[in-house]
Amino acid sequence: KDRGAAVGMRREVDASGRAIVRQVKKGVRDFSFGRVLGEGSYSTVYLATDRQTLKEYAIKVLEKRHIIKEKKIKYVNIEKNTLNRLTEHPGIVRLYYTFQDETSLYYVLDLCNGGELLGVLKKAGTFDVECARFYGAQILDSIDYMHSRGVIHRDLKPENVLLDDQMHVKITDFGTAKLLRDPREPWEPDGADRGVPESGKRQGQEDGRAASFVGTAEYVSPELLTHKSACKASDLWAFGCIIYQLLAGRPPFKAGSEYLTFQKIVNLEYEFPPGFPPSSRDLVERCLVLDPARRLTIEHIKNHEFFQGQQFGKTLWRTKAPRLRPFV
Ligand SMILES: C[C@@H](Nc1nc2c(c3cc(-c4cn[nH]c4)ccc13)C(=O)N=C/C2=C\CC1CC1)C(C)(C)C
Repeated sequence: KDRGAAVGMRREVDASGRAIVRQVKKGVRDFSFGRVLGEGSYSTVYLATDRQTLKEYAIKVLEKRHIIKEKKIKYVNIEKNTLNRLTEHPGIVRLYYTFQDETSLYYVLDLCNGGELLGVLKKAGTFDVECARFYGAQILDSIDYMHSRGVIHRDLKPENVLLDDQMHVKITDFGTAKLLRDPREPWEPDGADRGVPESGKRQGQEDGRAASFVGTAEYVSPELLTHKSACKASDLWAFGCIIYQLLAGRPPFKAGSEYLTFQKIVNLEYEFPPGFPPSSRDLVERCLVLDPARRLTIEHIKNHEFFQGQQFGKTLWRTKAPRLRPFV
């Protein structure tokens, strides 16, 4: 049964006049669509309101013809399987319903009114250490949950970190995630299950995709560029890039072309702007390590001086988001 499917309860009267409640699936008609919130390469995300409950959602619409033409069916299935696996964490955008009509697929998701973290960062210029610590902690807590559910995001970047109306983090865009074999789920022979060795050692290209997929240039890990395979530590490389960018206002590796950016990454060519806070610098340096096996693990990062006194887990998600320092 498609756990992403929705069932709505509709009260009706049957032939003999008896009141019955019928389970029905939500459909396009159950929502009134608003403005476009974001455009992906294969999708458009709309603001939408449930006509019955008046609750607001984001609805991601994918055009079937375009997906088939571009051979992206696998990505669509991976995103849906991933969203169905990541169901109970405040830092992950939640999938409520899925349905389709003759032309499109529809995902009904959490609405993130704060938009993208990138936009907020650009407006602020840079974050102070307190803000970087709060958003860093929420992103790290979300990565921890993803990894515990056998999901490697593989394309973490400030554009994919959204904010809800409390200015809390909501990680999104799982079309390029890698699903590790989940011992609790039955093996899916259709290839959706991609057993990836924990150690991140060379992955067979049984699905072909792994060989071709590369995330966004500035945040791609060196192992993905050199060995064509990502592991959990690849998300922590991206985490290091994000912490650097929150404090410096720009990513550590950025050059005139993708190729030159990749060269900087594999040669670990980056420097800190003057005034970059020392303990933050130490954390970034221990995440931006070429060998994934020597990179800080999530536990080490949580215990790093940068996060001293920072709560993780439930308390973190009840904390009020710090005011963003306007750019001075
Ligand atoms: C990253 C994504 N952009 C966005 N994806 C989502 C948004 C979203 C909201 C705003 C926004 C809200 N207010 N102002 C701006 C701007 C961009 C958004 C949302 O609210 N809920 C779920 C989303 C995505 C869920 C998807 C993983 C299944 C791209 C660019 C790919 C369309």
